[in-house]
Amino acid sequence: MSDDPLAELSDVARTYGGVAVLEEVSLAVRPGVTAVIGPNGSGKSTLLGVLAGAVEPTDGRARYAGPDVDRPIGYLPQRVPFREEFSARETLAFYARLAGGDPDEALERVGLSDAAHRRVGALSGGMRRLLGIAQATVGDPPLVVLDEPTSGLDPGMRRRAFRTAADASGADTAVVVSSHDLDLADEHADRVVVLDRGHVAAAGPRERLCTEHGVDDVAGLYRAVVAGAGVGRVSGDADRDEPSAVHVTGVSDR
Ligand SMILES: Nc1ncnc2c1ncn2[C@@H]1O[C@H](COP(=O)(O)OP(=O)(O)OP(=O)(O)O)[C@@H](O)[C@H]1O
Repeated sequence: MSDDPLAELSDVARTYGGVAVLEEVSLAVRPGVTAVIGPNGSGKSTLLGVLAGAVEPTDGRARYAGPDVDRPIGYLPQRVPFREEFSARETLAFYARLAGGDPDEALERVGLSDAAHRRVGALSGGMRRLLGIAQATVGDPPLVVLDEPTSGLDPGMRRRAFRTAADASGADTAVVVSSHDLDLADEHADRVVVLDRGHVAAAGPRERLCTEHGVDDVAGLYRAVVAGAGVGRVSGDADRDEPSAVHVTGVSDR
């Protein structure tokens, strides 16, 4: 596996309406699977959008550093504006015309061959998410950016979606995936980025980070580095809620 970065963020900042959502984010994305984790509102989608070129940083710079190909980056945003009346195959054929690659192979990769002729509007939420992964990976772009490919899925489907996402990485290709599934990140990620309130709280190879923080797994790492996440329920204080992991850093004008 090459260790050359496929993308780099240098001192990236992003604000919305003057509110900082990302601050001083510097990262190198290397081949393999990178999981981006963090509480709701910590900036994961914004970070992935910057990496994919869909969100313009207000400061700093994002640079694709991989091979010179027609479609360097595949991107699964949180909501994909698929056309409901297209079949799954027609949808992928459309993307394959833009990005190269074979729609049937892409359907097979995510296990949707049997649903090739179903309308997108008739797919389940899980199948739609798998179609989204197929859309992002068709043509084998060197860098694949997947924003919560497992959100809204049942446990079996989550596992399948994460594994399919991870399988898109290779010796010279990178998959960056944001997720709240810490156990799946633990199983599949070579590297982990923990975001907390728009800052990188930890980043690097998963095993090294766990060793450095004296924890067994990614969930332990999350508790160790995210402010407030490590404070557990006080014994005997059964009515006390776990501390909130939601940080509202700005009022959305979406
Ligand atoms: N287009 C936008 N306009 C205004 N505010 C935005 C916009 N996009 C994101 N934000 C704000 O930026 C903050 C970070 O959002 P982001 O979606 O990047 O976080 P996240 O970690 O992906 O959250 P979640 O886990 O809930 O998906 C939030 O407070 C959000 O309201």
